[in-house]
Amino acid sequence: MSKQEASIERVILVGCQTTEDDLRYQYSMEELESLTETAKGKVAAKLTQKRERIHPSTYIGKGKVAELKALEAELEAELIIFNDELSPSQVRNLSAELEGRIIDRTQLILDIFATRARSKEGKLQVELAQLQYLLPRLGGQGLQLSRLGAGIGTRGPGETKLESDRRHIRRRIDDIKTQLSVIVQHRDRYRERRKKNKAFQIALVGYTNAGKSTLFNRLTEADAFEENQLFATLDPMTRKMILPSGFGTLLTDTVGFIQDLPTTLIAAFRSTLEEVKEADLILHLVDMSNEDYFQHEQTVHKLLEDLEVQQIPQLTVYNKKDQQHGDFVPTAKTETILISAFDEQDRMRLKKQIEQIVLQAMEFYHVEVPSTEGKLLAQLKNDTILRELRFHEEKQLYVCKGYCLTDHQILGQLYHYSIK
Ligand SMILES: Nc1nc2c(ncn2[C@@H]2O[C@H](COP(=O)(O)OP(=O)(O)OP(=O)(O)O)[C@@H](O)[C@H]2O)c(=O)[nH]1
Ligand SMILES: [Mg+2]
Repeated sequence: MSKQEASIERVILVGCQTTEDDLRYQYSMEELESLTETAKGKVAAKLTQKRERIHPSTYIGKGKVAELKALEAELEAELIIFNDELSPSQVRNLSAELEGRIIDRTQLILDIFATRARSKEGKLQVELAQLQYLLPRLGGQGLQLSRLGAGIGTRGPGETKLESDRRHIRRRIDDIKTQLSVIVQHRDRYRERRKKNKAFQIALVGYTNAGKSTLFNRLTEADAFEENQLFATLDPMTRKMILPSGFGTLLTDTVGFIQDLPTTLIAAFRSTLEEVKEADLILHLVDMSNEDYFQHEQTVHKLLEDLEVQQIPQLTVYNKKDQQHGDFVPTAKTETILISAFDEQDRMRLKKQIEQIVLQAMEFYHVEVPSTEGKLLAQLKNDTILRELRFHEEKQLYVCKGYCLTDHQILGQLYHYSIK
């Protein structure tokens, strides 16, 4: 990390409220503050203007720009972050008035993603999104490239610095797309293999900071990156989760959602979110202690709708119940459960509830298997929920009762030995 990156920038946040709902706008500004802190910036002041619509040339009105200018000088702020995506001309006009660097909400989120990406795919996806954001803003005097030095909003994933040359950017975009398509093909093959083996797949989704990775780690004893920061997880991670009966499922942790996620980023992360489409069950984690949790829930629903996964069974998991203030009434239309990811008993209850849902995707079997069928017996133990296993001395057979996923390949063999 360079010296400049390590130093903390003083930031002024600027919002333009175009709705009547003051509280909602306050939450939105608070979220921008959390995002800024996640990017290691220090918020020195927040400035909001209520307007009928965003000012087309300066985002906020002229008088407010003057106020911002004075505030900037007084607080010696180096960076000004706007709560909406700015047009190239807005950036140009504001830059003419203000001293500090100017970035918008989208650039801030892209910057956080850039510092968080771990896998090759994640890094490529973020770089692609950054370049696609930058491209239409280059040329003319759209972007003040001279000010593109270092700090929040300028960081790229991996070692390469964000390039400013248009032709070079176009080439790089093509290059990244090619590389990504190779990775996606690779993953498709892996996914098909997983499908053939008919594992029960569960995807963990939710708003950023809901506690997905915390729960994931504790349910799978893995260690995904968990932190009180927004977008701690960018790369999907899949691990085995054993249910109380001993039945093994696959659990996938995913990237967190957020309101007004830049469209370039949604597109870039689409392939990652495809994992959700393959799931047999979606666990939607909600931080119920967040005052704006309902809006978070709606944001996630909207994205799930876009992914067209409504037909997949869902369990809404209200998390952080240890921090609950006042009464809580679940609003989800799906099955729900209230937990704290830190509480072992809660996690056990959750696993039991998941197991009930898994059982709904299974069918009961009662078979007599010859003791010579060692491989099949082993499969029954590993791939199904085996409720009873008894050796019948006279018949020299194993009597087995249990539940098997309705689309599992061993069902065919089981019919062969089944007792009606
Ligand atoms: N009090 C409380 N805190 C929790 C609970 N579960 C998670 N947290 C905290 O919430 C913060 C966010 O947790 P993460 O697991 O990183 O959240 P995430 O949903 O994976 O976040 P992203 O990867 O950013 O989308 C961490 O500080 C956790 O310690 C809980 O049940 N109770
Ligand atoms: Mg996470």
